[in-house]
Amino acid sequence: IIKTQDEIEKMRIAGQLAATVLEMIGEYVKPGVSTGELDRICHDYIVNVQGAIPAPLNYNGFPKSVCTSVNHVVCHGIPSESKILKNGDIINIDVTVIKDGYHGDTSKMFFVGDVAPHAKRLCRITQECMYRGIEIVKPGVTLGDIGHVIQEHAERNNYSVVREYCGHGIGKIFHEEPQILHYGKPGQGLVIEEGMTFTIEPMINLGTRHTKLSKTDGWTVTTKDRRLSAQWEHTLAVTADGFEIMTIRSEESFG
Ligand SMILES: CCc1ccsc1-c1ccc(O)c(O)c1
Ligand SMILES: [Mn+2]
Ligand SMILES: [Mn+2]
Ligand SMILES: [Mn+2]
Repeated sequence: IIKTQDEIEKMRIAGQLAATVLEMIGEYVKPGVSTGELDRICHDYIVNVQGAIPAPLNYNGFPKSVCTSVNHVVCHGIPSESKILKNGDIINIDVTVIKDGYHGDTSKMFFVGDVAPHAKRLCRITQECMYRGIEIVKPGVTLGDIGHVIQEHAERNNYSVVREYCGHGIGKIFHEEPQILHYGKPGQGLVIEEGMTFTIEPMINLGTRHTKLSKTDGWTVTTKDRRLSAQWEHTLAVTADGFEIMTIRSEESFG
């Protein structure tokens, strides 16, 4: 749905808080740290320093404040004291904060120690998929155009696009219309308009696109073939002549 300029200003603030959490946590992502420890550091920073609320905590019963998805975990990994990062791991940390009633939702891949070239390449191409989807955003573009450019880049690089999870409208509500699919055909689907705010968060697999939902914890999504998966996410607003990324980090040079 369409946001007013005042609402977009509030999303800018929430988005920048979420981006800052990802900038803060990087130095702690090292071999030997547990994902439970990373969650605690993020939670305490969000609550005590930012005076914000971690949106995942208790969202549909999710037990922690961020999602930590390691290696072949596609998304929704639950932080755990018993999950210790090791040299060579890749991990997505997904942060959503609520500030003044509005959500900012963003994630990135971190390398744990020395990561193999094929894993680094998956992470790079996945980030490029997200950027290529973002770069075409402007009023008049369709959701199918966005999905197509993401799918095209992933599949040209012999990777596959996860279908079961998608980007989403975001604002006062964590997930609202429209669904942003990370695959599709040019010209198809909803036409995007100025004032829409949504995430683009492609999950790209090294092997096949198929995923499994954990029967034990009911959250953790893994690749069926247990090969690597990567994800990057930004929250953005559609402007009169293009887009504005709400969750941009200072490490990113854009446009
Ligand atoms: C942990 C939050 C959660 C629970 C069910 S879906 C979900 C989630 C996680 C990361 C996201 O970027 C998102 O949009 C939703
Ligand atoms: Mn997210
Ligand atoms: Mn999201
Ligand atoms: Mn992964």
